[in-house]
Amino acid sequence: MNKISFYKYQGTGNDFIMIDNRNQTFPKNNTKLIAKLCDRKFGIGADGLILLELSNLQDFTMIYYNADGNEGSMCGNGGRCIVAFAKQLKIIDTHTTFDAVDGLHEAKIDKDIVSLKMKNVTEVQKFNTHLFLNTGSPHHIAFVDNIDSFDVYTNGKNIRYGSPYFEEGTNVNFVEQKDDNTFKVRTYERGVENETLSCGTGVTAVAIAAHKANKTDKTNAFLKTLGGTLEVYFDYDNNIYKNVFLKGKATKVFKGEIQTEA
Ligand SMILES: N[C@@H](CCC[C@H](N)C(=O)O)C(=O)O
Repeated sequence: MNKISFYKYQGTGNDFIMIDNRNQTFPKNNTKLIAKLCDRKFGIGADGLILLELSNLQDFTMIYYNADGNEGSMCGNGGRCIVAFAKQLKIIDTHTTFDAVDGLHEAKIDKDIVSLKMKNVTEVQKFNTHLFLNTGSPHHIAFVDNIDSFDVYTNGKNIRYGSPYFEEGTNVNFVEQKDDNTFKVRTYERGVENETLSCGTGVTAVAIAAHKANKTDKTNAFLKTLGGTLEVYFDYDNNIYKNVFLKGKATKVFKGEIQTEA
């Protein structure tokens, strides 16, 4: 039996198993094990699993797996949680730079509030029914009425697997504007294959899409998810969204030990 220590973190209800893998002992290619650990009935239960590893040039490297056990694209809430985890491990103090699948990220942490710099967005595609952009992960965004009663699972799943995304898929966000720069957001997440309580790259995409679609001319927005409120702010310069920050709470939930049969 092998024992692996883990921590559980959550950011606005998007929850993650967090493992310090600086010694490279975690079986990273064991997709079935990762999916089982994330399973809410047979495992610990989480929307994803995150490894903190060493980096040559930065404070650490973030490796993110979706709940289905496959390595995912960037996770904004997971990025905020790993900053809180790195602080808990005393790898960082109040500021950090780290590597992730979509490149270098900067972040600052003040108590349990983490502000995470996201990648620049140079392209936002506008269609009649929706917008599409990549904030480290791909996001389809549709503005809807009556979001509280909207069937996110069925509609999200159809869009995620439908044209033009098919197997590669996309995350799907449904949005209702509440006031000038406040939006209620519900997200169907690729790799979890269900609605989650919050998606960090998703709300980042919503804030940018709302600006691009002229729903607001503010360069900050408050995004109300089922798990709490996040803020996104950015600079808009020459059609480029830069200095994009995702800000909100990241919280440790508990510590535990996994026993594997390897
Ligand atoms: N929950 C995440 C999004 C994670 C990425 C995604 N599920 C994918 O691989 O497409 C977030 O907070 O950004």
